[in-house]
Amino acid sequence: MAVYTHLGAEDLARLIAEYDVGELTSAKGIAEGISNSNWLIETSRGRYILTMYERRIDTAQLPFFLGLLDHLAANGCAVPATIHDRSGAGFRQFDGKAVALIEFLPGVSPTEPTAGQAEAVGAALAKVHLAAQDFGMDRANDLAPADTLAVLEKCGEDALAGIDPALPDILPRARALVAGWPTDLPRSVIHSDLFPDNVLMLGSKVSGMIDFYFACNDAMAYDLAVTHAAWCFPGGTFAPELGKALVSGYEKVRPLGEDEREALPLLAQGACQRFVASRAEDWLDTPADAHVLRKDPMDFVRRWDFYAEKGAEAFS
Ligand SMILES: Nc1ncnc2c1ncn2[C@@H]1O[C@H](COP(=O)(O)OP(=O)(O)O)[C@@H](O)[C@H]1O
Ligand SMILES: N[C@@H](CCOP(=O)(O)O)C(=O)O
Repeated sequence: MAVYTHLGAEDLARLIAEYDVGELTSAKGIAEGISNSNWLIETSRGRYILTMYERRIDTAQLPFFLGLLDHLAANGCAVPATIHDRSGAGFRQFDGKAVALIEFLPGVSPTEPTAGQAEAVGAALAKVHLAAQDFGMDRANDLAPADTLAVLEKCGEDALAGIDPALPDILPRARALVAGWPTDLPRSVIHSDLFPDNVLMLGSKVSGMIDFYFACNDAMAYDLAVTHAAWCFPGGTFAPELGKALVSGYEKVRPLGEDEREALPLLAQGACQRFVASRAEDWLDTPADAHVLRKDPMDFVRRWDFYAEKGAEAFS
């Protein structure tokens, strides 16, 4: 479920009237998503997504996230632009919470991606990296390996073992990864969470990339590694054709440097560490009977094992 706050018809009409988007004709809560409440809004002029920021997101960072959407949309990337209110603001406060209205983009998120779709996602990601290079704002990555190691250490060995007896074994690997993490790869603003459920597609065309709320300045090749780990294991098994297509699509728009290509196996292990850590933390924070999906950290322990074992072969 992802409508944490009830907004009545009058509340919604009052809120939408703050924007120059026509009359509200319908509003439906969107079930997908975890972090925020989202509504599909229809007005006499078109469709929009209304987001109320519920948790995880520091509103001080909204100008970065929403400004990034505007910058990327203006530079031809398939991302929704922010709809500004009548005073020009990208977000407003409503009932004590921040809300934003963004453009609705058509498309569906693939559940069993094809190689054609993986190639298109690679190309769309590279386009974001190039377009973001002259975005004027910065945000540090607060889920880099040193941060996610701290998250895992805070969970503690006993609690990790309670999720899965093998989970504490990753702690020494995480420490080694932090010690050897590359810091000199080419950077831009990266999405850093481009899972299939954050991509809208029409056939093999990327019609929208959404959920930029982990976007930050970091290595572009790390973002490609995150996307590789997120897209190329349908049913949990590595699909080499998806991996090849993803990297080839990326390189059609932005060829990787030799240093980036060599770093990919390590970067992919860092990506796995990031999702193991956030999933373990969420798992421990979420009661088993809560109506919120708990994602299994072990899915990314297994991918981590795969990248550690295969090395460069995972990207050949
Ligand atoms: N701009 C958009 N256009 C169309 N659908 C969207 C858009 N933004 C979000 N959605 C829909 O809302 C759902 C939840 O959005 P998301 O940003 O992933 O939420 P959360 O941050 O809570 O995970 C998505 O799965 C998608 O169906
Ligand atoms: N995609 C990540 C977690 C972030 O969740 P999101 O719903 O905000 O994309 C994962 O799968 O662990």
